Amino acid sequence: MLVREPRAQEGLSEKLPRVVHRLSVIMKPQVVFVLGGPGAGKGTQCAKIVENYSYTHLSAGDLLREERSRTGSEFGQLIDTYIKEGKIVPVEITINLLKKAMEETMKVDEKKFRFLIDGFPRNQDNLQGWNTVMDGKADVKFVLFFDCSNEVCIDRCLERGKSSGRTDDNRASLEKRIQTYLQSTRPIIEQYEKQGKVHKIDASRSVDEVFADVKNILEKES
Ligand SMILES: Nc1ncnc2c1ncn2[C@@H]1O[C@H](COP(=O)(O)OP(=O)(O)OP(=O)(O)O)[C@@H](O)[C@H]1O
Ligand SMILES: O=c1ccn([C@@H]2O[C@H](COP(=O)(O)O)[C@@H](O)[C@H]2O)c(=O)[nH]1
Repeated sequence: MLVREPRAQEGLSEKLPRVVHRLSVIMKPQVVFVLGGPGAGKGTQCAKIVENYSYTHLSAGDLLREERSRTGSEFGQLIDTYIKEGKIVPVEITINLLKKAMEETMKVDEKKFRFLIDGFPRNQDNLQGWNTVMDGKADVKFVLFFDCSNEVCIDRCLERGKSSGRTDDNRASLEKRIQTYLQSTRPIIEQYEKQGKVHKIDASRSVDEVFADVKNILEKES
């Protein structure tokens, strides 16, 4: 038989701090960063994760594209230029969009505290911005790294470019995006690797084969 006598006699003032503490632990955003080259399949795999697990997908690129087309945005022109040039937008802009999206998600449903943050952090500036703004406010659990060759990345984006309408799915932008990825994003992945936080997945295979690995990782991590 369970004996819970001391707690049964507790008043609200004794219970409350424990309840508040539990809630704040439960509700602290749990983050998985999703990284890899352009066209590696990050968005595709995130969509499949959302179908099967309780995660909210936030693509930093999608948030920037939305901000670019928002009427009255003071950053529209800047974002447009950076995206076409395959350059990384200053973190002050991106982190505010991410933070707002996370807060809004949790405001609508407090149980939605697991996030896949796709395509971020992409460079040292991004990482520093995240650490400054989100330190203590969110836990980065691990990184899903979708690894595939530059050629596969470029071919997939060019194919996607036939219908995506994206201004950066063309060969000129892609050459720059790949350079940015190799020079700025790979070092970030390496930093997380040193912390033992990276799950590297061979993303050159079929969507289902890649997802089978993703599922194994998520089952082990949960
Ligand atoms: N495993 C795969 N095999 C073949 N094609 C794939 C695979 N995964 C994704 N694709 C296709 O490749 C293109 C790029 O995929 P996706 O948009 O998921 O990549 P991404 O990593 O999110 O790209 P970006 O960083 O440029 O936004 C899409 O047209 C998608 O349908
Ligand atoms: O954190 C980020 C994410 C994206 N960008 C810019 O957007 C494009 C497209 O990003 P995708 O993830 O491929 O959708 C990227 O090349 C950058 O120019 C960014 O600056 N910061």
